[in-house]
Amino acid sequence: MELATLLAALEQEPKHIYSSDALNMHSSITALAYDSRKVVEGGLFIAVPGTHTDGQRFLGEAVRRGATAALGDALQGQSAPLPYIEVADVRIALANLACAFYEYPAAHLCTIGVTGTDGKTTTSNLISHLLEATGHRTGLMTTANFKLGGQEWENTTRQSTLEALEVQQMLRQCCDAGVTHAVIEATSHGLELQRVRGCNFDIGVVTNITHEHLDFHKTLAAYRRAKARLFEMLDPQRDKGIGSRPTAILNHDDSSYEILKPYCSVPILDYGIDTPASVRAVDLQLSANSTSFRVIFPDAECHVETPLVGRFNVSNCLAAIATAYSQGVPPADIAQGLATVTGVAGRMESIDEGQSFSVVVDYAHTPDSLTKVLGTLRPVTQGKLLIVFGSAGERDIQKRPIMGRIAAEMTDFFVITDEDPRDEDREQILREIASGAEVQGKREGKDFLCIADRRKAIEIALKRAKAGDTVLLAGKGHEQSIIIGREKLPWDDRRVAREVLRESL
Ligand SMILES: CC(=O)N[C@H]1[C@@H](OP(=O)(O)OP(=O)(O)OC[C@H]2O[C@@H](n3ccc(=O)[nH]c3=O)[C@H](O)[C@@H]2O)O[C@H](CO)[C@@H](O)[C@@H]1O[C@H](C)C(=O)N[C@@H](C)C(=O)N[C@H](CCC(=O)O)C(=O)O
Ligand SMILES: Nc1ncnc2c1ncn2[C@@H]1O[C@H](COP(=O)(O)OP(=O)(O)OP(=O)(O)O)[C@@H](O)[C@H]1O
Repeated sequence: MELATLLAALEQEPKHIYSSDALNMHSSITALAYDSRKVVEGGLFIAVPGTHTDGQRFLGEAVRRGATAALGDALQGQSAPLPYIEVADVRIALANLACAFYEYPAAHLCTIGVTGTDGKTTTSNLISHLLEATGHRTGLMTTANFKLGGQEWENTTRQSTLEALEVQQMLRQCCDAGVTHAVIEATSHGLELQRVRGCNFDIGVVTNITHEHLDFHKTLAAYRRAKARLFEMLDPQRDKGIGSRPTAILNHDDSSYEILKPYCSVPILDYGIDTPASVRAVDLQLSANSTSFRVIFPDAECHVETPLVGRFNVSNCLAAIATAYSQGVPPADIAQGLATVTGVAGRMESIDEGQSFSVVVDYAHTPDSLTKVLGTLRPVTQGKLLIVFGSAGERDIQKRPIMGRIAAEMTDFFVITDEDPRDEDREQILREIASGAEVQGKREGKDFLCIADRRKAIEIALKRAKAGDTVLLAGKGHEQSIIIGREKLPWDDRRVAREVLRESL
């Protein structure tokens, strides 16, 4: 694509162009890259500041790899070794360039953004499944997986909402594959850092807003504000000519309802279990292996049976049901679709090697999700409830003692362990979690253990379990790696649990 065409899409006048004499506006840009290691001959390098370093430090590498030009914020006291386009906001620029480079794919798709503290991945998968089951072709981008026209693969990036470049590239692939609906997990980071700019969302969905990522957003108000961006992006006048109906799907049971309502200028379709809502679940039957409930719509009813377990999954189902209903999918088809749903990898996943107790791997890593998962497991556990968990390094430190308190209040025994300590002191993280348990009167050595090595922690918990007990391995879910220092080591809670069970049986 011609450089001049790309720059016209910036929506901001370049503040300055260094070495402009060497820049040919008619040159054809072969690719965009925000990582110098991925620059190709004839490409445009977008230098983004990060938490560990700044893309501007890699202008030299961009030159060596044959970049035509670079673009970024004001240069930090260095000269530009290649033509450099200075802009006021590099993240907006990255998103706008990506939209233009991939020829505005969101204009041709019904785009659905899913946000919330917990349940985004599950709900996104449920929406995709429901739409597929009712004859639509979907694309999907979540923390756990990607889907494109019937093909599915794992998300191994350890990032939930990818950068705008990958998001727009995937949307282009969706268009080319004949996809009609694209479901995008939109995290608060993703919304704040412009990763989903240009997605032209038709539908915004929220699961809930509780306590998470205060490291990044600093206050709960700022975190909520970031989530609200998704709903501000919905436009009642948006008509892509594909029959999509702009709608905000809000959770009437959650405090986010009142927070987000003022930001919605499109029709709201709310869902709920505890409170009167347009799409409401009643007569819940929760068991250890399945869930059934009745859904009351404004003009119909249907009965739902699903293999998903836990009350929180009824809420996730309702978000997906309301989304499908808002786009005209009949309730009877919705009920049929949910009957065939399979759970998301690493969410309430049972590990069965023939042992006499239950082992469940789950991705709960926030206070709210931990509370809900333990609340789901307690009534189906005859014996003791044990948990192995931690809290990630370089992420929301305030939640650590809260997680410790929840384990103290809701389990019979727990082992605090590593969950991606990153560059932090791993023992210090464990101590911060433990402090919340100690306030509840729990004592290390008697009521709980602190064992940084996650494999050892799992071994100890599984060896301690007796018939009828449940051991929850929380926080890593589907993840295939554990980050210690700057190193990403291979890891899988499910594999480790199976290995330990096989060794000890
Ligand atoms: C904390 C954070 O937001 N990190 C993001 C950030 O990484 P970083 O700050 O470490 O980047 P950096 O290493 O300082 O590098 C800065 C820039 O220089 C570039 N670089 C770096 C090295 C090099 O040799 N050449 C080069 O060009 C990098 O590509 C980057 O663009 O910039 C990277 C590239 O844009 C992102 O991939 C990365 O997301 C990481 C993977 C991440 O974990 N982010 C988390 C916090 C996140 O976004 N989480 C949300 C929420 C999840 C949830 O709700 O649970 C998510 O959507 O995933
Ligand atoms: N609606 C919900 N409310 C509270 N907890 C939930 C809900 N749905 C799922 N959970 C719990 O949260 C964990 C993560 O679920 P899921 O991956 O769907 O959420 P997520 O919002 O995508 O998480 P992340 O932001 O880390 O990607 C699950 O393993 C489960 O323990």
